[in-house]
Amino acid sequence: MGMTELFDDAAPKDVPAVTIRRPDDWHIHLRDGAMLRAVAPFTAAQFARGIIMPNLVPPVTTVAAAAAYRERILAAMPTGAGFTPLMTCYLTDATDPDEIEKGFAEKVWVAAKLYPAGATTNSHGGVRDLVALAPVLERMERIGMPVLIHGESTDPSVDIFDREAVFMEQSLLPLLKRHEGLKVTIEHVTTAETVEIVRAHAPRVAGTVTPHHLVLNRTSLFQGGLRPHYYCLPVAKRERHRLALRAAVTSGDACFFIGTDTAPHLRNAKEAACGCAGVFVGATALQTYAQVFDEENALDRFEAFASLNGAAFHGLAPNAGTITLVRRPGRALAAVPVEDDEVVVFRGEEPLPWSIAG
Ligand SMILES: NC(=O)N[C@@H](CC(=O)O)C(=O)O
Ligand SMILES: [Zn+2]
Ligand SMILES: [Zn+2]
Repeated sequence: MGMTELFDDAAPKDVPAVTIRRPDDWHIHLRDGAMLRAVAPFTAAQFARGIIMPNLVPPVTTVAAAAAYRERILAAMPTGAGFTPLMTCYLTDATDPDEIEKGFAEKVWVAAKLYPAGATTNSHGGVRDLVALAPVLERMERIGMPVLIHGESTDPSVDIFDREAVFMEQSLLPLLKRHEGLKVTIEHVTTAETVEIVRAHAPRVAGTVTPHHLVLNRTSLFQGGLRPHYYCLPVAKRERHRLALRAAVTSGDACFFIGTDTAPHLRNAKEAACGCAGVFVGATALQTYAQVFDEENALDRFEAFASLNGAAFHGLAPNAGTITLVRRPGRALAAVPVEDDEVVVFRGEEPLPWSIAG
């Protein structure tokens, strides 16, 4: 896999290791252009398939745009990467149900992404009126196409740490009631209450959990000073929520699976007076997840979360081939150069207890 430098190649043979089917990442931002070319190899080194987010500028709203973006992604992958990008459509107030169905039937996209307008990075073109989206969601329900939701309230008067909870109560639960057969992924779950909502509506509802939300809480954002590289949306919550997320992913429950939300931004845009939201976890995701499962004594459940549950939810077979992670200290890299700037790697400066073997 080559992306992690091992400190000690002569580690004893009995070093703890876990071998799993090649995993999938159900939530990836690969961006475009120079950024795409810079970050794509990291995702391909960790994952066999992945759902590609459509929040480009302009967003991916048509079958033609998604097909063209898929080609640019494949062209940016290293030779022999064997990575399959699974595309998505960005929903807006103007989305045509026929276009949705066409892209799904032609196997250009596998799901649609619902950003409440203004909730996060490049979401201003998203959906303003969830009730008015009914014809689109009804069509998706009929054809078995999942909707992937960034679940945060966009009401500026709602406290930022409550935006997920408010969205779930005011928007998500009524939506689930209006569309009783619709498949829904609640992406980047950050609260204990959302974990329970996912469970209560499984198996047609699933939840993804990022590596960073398993190791950071809201205090981490201010540890010794302001940490712009830990800032993402939804923002990390209190410690009790982090512990609930760790319990959820290691429970073995089929409704939870990987969605790293790897979201690269240039250092200049992160370390700014108004720094943008998103953490680049593409190079250290599996190492971080493996560490969490090890710390929770749940390595036997790692494969379900990483490689089986998401595929089953999306009606796909698990990948062929395996990947092995070892409890051997390693280090990723501090940053990835992109033109005259760089992207800071999550945990890139730290020694990581787990490494990808290879
Ligand atoms: N997670 C983030 O903080 N940012 C993501 C968008 C998103 O997934 O909300 C991005 O595109 O940068
Ligand atoms: Zn999001
Ligand atoms: Zn995202």
